[in-house]
Amino acid sequence: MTVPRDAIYAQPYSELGDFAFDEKVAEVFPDMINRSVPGYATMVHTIGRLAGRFAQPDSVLYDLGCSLGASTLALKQNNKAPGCSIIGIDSSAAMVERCQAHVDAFRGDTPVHIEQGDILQTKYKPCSVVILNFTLQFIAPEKRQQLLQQISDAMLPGGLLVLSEKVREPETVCDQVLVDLHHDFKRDNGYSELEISQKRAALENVMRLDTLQQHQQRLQETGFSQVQNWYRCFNFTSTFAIK
Ligand SMILES: Nc1ncnc2c1ncn2[C@@H]1O[C@H](C[S@+](CC[C@H]([NH3+])C(=O)[O-])CC(=O)[O-])[C@@H](O)[C@H]1O
Ligand SMILES: O=C(O)C(=O)Cc1ccccc1
Repeated sequence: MTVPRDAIYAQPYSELGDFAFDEKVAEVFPDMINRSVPGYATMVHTIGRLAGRFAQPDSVLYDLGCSLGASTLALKQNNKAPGCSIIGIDSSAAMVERCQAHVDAFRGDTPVHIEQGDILQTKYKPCSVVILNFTLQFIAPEKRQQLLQQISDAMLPGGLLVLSEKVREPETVCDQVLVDLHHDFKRDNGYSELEISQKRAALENVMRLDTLQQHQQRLQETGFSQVQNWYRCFNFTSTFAIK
C-alpha cells in the first residue's frame, strides 16, 4: 500500500491556523510523522519490546493519544501476559475512525478497544503499561502533572510508563543547534523551507515543550520510583518510568 505524502504546508497560507489533528492530517499522518520525527520507528518498535517485558496478567495496557495506532499495534504484537486488554484513546475523530480498522488488520491475542475521548477526563482502570508517545506535549502545561498523577494512581506496582517527547534545552545555544539539526533532518526528508517554517508557526501555540529535566522531575513527583531516558536524537527523546 502506498502512503499518501504530506504536503499540508507546501503552499503558502494567507492565514495560518493552529495545527490540529483533523481529516487532512489523519490522511497523511504516517508519512508526516516518519519524515518529521527522527527515530520514530525505533521508538515504536522498542515500545513493543518494553510492553512485552512489563505487562502484567489481567491488567490494562493503555496507548494515550494513539493517533492511527502505531504504538497500540506494537502492544498487540508483543503482549504475552494473559487476561489483558489494550485500550487506545484519542480525542481526534479523524484518527479514531481509522485507528480501529488499522489495528484489527494485524494478528494478536490481546483484545484492542479504540475510544474517542480526552485523556484528561478518562477514569483509568488498573494498568501495567501506559504509553504517551508524543502526546503529553499537546496537553496544556498546567495539566501535565494532574494527568501523570491520574495515570500513576491507576498503575500497578512494577508498572511501566513510556513518555516520548520533543524537548527544549534550557541553554539557548545548544537548543538552537538541536532545532537546526532537526530542520536539516526534515530538509533531508524532502520538506521545503516553506513547509518547515509554516508547520513550525502552526505548532507554536499547541505544542509547548518542557525540558527533559522537567519531565523527569514530574515523573518522580507523581510516584514513579525509577526514571530512565533510553532514546535521544536531537530534541526528540523517550523515557521509561517504573511505578
Ligand atoms: N487531550 C487529549 N486526549 C486524547 N488525545 C489527545 C489529546 N490531546 C492530543 N491528543 C492526541 O494526541 C496525538 C498526538 S500524536 C501521537 C502519535 C502516536 N502516539 C503514535 O505513536 O503514533 C503526536 C504527534 O503527532 O507528534 C494526536 O492524535 C492527538 O489527537
Ligand atoms: O514536525 C515537527 O516539526 C515536529 O515537531 C513533530 C510533529 C510530528 C507530527 C505532528 C506534529 C509534530
